Amino acid sequence: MDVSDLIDPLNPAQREAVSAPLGHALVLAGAGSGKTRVLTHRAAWLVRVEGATPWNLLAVTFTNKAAAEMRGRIEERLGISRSGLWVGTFHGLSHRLLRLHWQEAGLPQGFQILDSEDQRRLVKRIMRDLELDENRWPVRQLQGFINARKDAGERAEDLDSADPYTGQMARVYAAYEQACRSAGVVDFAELMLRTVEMLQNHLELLGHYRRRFRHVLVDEFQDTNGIQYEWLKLLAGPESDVFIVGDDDQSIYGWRGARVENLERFRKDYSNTRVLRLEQNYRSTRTILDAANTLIARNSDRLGKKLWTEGEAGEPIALYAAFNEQDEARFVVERLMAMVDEQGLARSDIAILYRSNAQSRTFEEALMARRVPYRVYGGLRFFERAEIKDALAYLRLMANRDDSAALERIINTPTRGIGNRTVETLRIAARDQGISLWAAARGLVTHGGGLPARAGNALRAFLDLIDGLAADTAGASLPECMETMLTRTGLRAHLGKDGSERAQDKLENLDELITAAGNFEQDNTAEAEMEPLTAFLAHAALEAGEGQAGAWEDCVQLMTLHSAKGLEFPVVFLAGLEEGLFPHRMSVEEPGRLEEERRLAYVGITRARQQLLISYAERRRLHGRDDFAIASRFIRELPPALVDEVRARFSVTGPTAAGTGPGEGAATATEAEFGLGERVQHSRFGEGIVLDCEGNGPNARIQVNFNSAGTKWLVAAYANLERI
Ligand SMILES: Nc1ncnc2c1ncn2[C@@H]1O[C@H](COP(=O)(O)OP(=O)(O)OP(=O)(O)O)[C@@H](O)[C@H]1O
Ligand SMILES: [Mg+2]
Repeated sequence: MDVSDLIDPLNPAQREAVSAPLGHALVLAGAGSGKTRVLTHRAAWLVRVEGATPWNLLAVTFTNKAAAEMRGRIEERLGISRSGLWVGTFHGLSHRLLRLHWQEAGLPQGFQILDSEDQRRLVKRIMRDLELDENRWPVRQLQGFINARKDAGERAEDLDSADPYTGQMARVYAAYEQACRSAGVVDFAELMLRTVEMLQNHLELLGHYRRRFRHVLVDEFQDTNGIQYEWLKLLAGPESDVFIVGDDDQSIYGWRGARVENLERFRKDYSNTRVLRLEQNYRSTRTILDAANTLIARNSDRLGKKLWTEGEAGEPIALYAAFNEQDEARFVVERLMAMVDEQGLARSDIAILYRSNAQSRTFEEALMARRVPYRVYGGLRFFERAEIKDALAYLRLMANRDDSAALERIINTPTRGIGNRTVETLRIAARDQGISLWAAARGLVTHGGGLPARAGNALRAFLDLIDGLAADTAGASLPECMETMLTRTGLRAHLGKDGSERAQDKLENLDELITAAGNFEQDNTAEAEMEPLTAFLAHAALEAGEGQAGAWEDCVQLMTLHSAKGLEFPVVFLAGLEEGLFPHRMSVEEPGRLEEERRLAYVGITRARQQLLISYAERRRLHGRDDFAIASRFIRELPPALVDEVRARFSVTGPTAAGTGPGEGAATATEAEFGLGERVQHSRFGEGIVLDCEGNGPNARIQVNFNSAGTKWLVAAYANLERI
C-alpha cells in the first residue's frame, strides 16, 4: 500500500508519531511543530494502514474553524468528502449525540440551544421570580456559577445547601434547570453534561459507541476541562486507542476550568501511553520563534520543551506605540492595505488578534471606512446581532412553542400591544403551573383569567400568528420559510420604517440570513435526521460565525487570542498590548493567572508565520471609559534586538480644489502632517497640542487641547493649524 503521501511530508519524529503501533499516545510539543498535522495524518493512517474504517474515528478539537480544517484535511487524505465523519468540537459532537438520542437524554425532539445572552435573560427572570436583589447577586456571577458547576459535572442537588451562600446559588441553579427543562432548551455547558449523563445512564448506548469509536484523537488536549475529560473517558472505552496532542505552554482556558494537569492524569489513566515529542517548528521565522521562546521562558512549572527552526531570521517584529485606539486601528488598517497592494498578500493571510471582544469594534469601523472586507470570528457574530436574533427567535418558536426564551424576546417585537404587564401575568401563570410561557398564554386566552380584553386579543393574535406561520411553512424550503416569516411577522416592515443607515444595515443582515439559509448544507449524516429548520438553528447557535455574511470572500480575519488557538497566518497584528488590558487587570495580582496571560501572548505570537506587528495605545476608550495605559510587560519581555519601533505620524489631507471625491483629487490635495502630541497654533483658539485624529481626506477631524480654550474637535481641512 502506498502511504508515501502520509509519510513523506513529515520529519522523523512526526513519522514515528503517525506510524506508532496501536495503543495510546501523547504528542507533547510546542507551537507550530506539526501536532495538528500529525493528528490528521494519524487519522488517515489508521484507516489506510491499520484497517480502521472512517466510522471508527472520533476526532475532537476546540474551535469550529479548527474542526472544519481538520475535517477537510482528513477527508482529503482519505479521498472522501462530506462523509459524516465524527470530527468536531466537544460541543458540536455532543449536540450530535443528543439529537440522535434525544429520548435517552430526556429532551424534546426539537430542543433548542440557548446561547449565553439568552441564558443571561433566563437567569435574570428566575432571579426576579425568586425575588433576589441583583445588586447582591449579580446576574453574570450566577450565570458563571451555573456554567462552572456544569463544567465540573455537578447538578444543583449535588451542591452543599447547608452553606447559605452556596445554598442560595443552588436554589437559582435548580430553578434554572427547571425552566430549561420546561422550555426544552439546553445551554452550551448542558450539551456536555447531558451527554455524559446520558451515556452513564444508558449502558447499551455507551457500549455501542465504545465499540464504534476504536480510535479517539484529541487536538489541543491541554485545554480540556473536567467534564470534557469525563466525556472522553466515557467514549474511549477499554478497547479504544486514544491519541492526544497538546502543549502545556498553550493552556489558556484555566479560567474556565481547563486543567493542564489532565495531561498528567491522562498518563496515569491510560497506562502504556507512548509519549512523543516534536521539536522542529515549521511555522514561524526565527525572529518570531525566538521572541516566543524568550517570553514563555519566564513561566515556571513548564513541562519543558525545546523548539527550533531551520527557517530564516525574517523581518524584525514591528512595534507601534499608538496615541489612542483610533490611531492604532488606522495604523493596522493602513499597514495591511499596503501589504495587500504591495506584497500581493491575500486579505485572508492577515489576522488582527486582540485580548477582548470589545476591541474589535474600532478595527471594524476602520476597515469599513476603507471598504476592506473583513470577518470577525467569535465575539459579536453575525448570528448574535439583535435583528438576526429576533428573526431566529421567531423561527425557534415556530419549531418549539415551549421555547420561552424565544417567546419572551419577540412577543412584542415589533410592538403589537402586548405590554410588560401582560408578559408579567404570563410569567406568573407559567411559574405557578410549572408550564412554558406559550402554554400559559394559550391557557389565558382560552379560559380568560385576569387579562383585559385588549391585551387578550393582542395575545391571541400573536399565538395565531405563530401557529399559522408554522402550519403554512411546513414543507417549505428554509429561505421560503424565512421570507414568509419576515413578512408576516412585520419584522422587515418594522425595520424598513426607520430610514436610518443602521436600519438599512439591519435589513441587509436579514437578507443575508436568507442567503445563509439558502447556502446552508446540512451535514449528511444519515443517522442524525434533523428538520432543516432545527438543523439550521443549531448551526446558528453553535458555529462561531461560520455562516457569517460573505464567509467565502477574501477577507481580513479578526478574532480574540482565544479563538486564534491552533490557527496560523502569514501576517499577524497583535493589538492592544497594554498593562491592564493584556495582561488583563484581573490577572496581574495572581501569579498563576499572569502566567496564563503570558501563555496567551505566546499563543498570539506563535500564530504568525512571516510577520508580526505589535501595537498598543497610550490612551484607550473602552467600555465607555478613557484610560491611560503603559505598554504591556509582555513587550518588555521580548528581546529588544528583535523589535523595531515604528514612528508615529498621521496625515491629514486638505479639501481638493474641485471638491472631487477622495482619491481623484489626490494630486491637488494639500497635505499636512501632524504628529500626535505636536504643538500647533490656531488663529482663534491659540496654542494647543494635537490629541487625536479621525477619518481621512476632506472629512478628517483633529482633536486639539488648547491651552486656554480647552479640548476641541476641528475639521482639519478648515482649521488652518500651524505647526509651532
Ligand atoms: N514536516 C513538515 N514539513 C513542512 N511543513 C510542516 C511540517 N510539519 C508541519 N508543517 C507545517 O507547519 C505548520 C504548523 O503545523 P501545525 O499547525 O500542525 O502545528 P501545531 O503543532 O499543531 O501548532 P499549534 O500548537 O499552534 O496548534 C503548518 O503550516 C504545517 O503544515
Ligand atoms: Mg495545532
